Amino acid sequence: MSLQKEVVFVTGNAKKLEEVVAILGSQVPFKLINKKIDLPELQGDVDEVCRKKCHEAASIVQGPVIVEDTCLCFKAMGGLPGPYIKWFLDKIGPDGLHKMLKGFDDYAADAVCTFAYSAGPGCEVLLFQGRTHGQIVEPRGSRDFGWDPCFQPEGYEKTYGELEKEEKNKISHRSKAVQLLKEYFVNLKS
Ligand SMILES: O=c1[nH]c(=O)c2ncn([C@@H]3O[C@H](COP(=O)(O)OP(=O)(O)OP(=O)(O)O)[C@@H](O)[C@H]3O)c2[nH]1
Ligand SMILES: [Mg+2]
Repeated sequence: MSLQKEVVFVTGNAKKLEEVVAILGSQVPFKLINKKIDLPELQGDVDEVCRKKCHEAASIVQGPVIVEDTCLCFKAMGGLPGPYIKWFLDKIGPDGLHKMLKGFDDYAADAVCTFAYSAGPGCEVLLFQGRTHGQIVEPRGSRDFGWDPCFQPEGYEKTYGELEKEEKNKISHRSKAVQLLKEYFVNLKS
């Protein structure tokens, strides 16, 4: 694969894009272009949501695309809200997410990031997933990005919202998934 291969990252979320660009750094075997489109998300488990999002993106872009879907899965709720976290967050915010779990008294959660890549319309969709285990806590720290202030990764005393951006990007669900995506493209090249 040529170093100049262009892949379009279709996302309506500027914060995601910012993190992906920071994590990827300059040593990437493709050129990432962003298209800001809020794709329709059909219901299903995260793999299904991602595959459908990716098909939709490839048919709009008519070329190689990456999409990403982020889930926040509460153990006490059998993995929900999962891919529907955006709507919960919009309505009740990070404080509400913590309150939701009070009745269960189990605050364990997984942050899951799934990238889907397709070389173009009609092509196979490949998935790359990263997962970080943690706890849902009373919000602390920056409210810059989604549920960051109420997610405390395992082994840390700070929430994602309190960690420096570089620290979050070293251990996050997103960085693990980006790493797999990067490895795929590096291996394609060699
Ligand atoms: O605190 C956070 N730390 C993160 O690391 C993170 N990653 C995503 N999110 C939020 O979780 C929902 C996912 O929904 P989502 O994957 O459909 O994203 P989206 O609709 O905003 O963008 P996209 O689908 O156009 O790419 C949205 O509310 C995002 O803002 C995060 N919040
Ligand atoms: Mg979305």
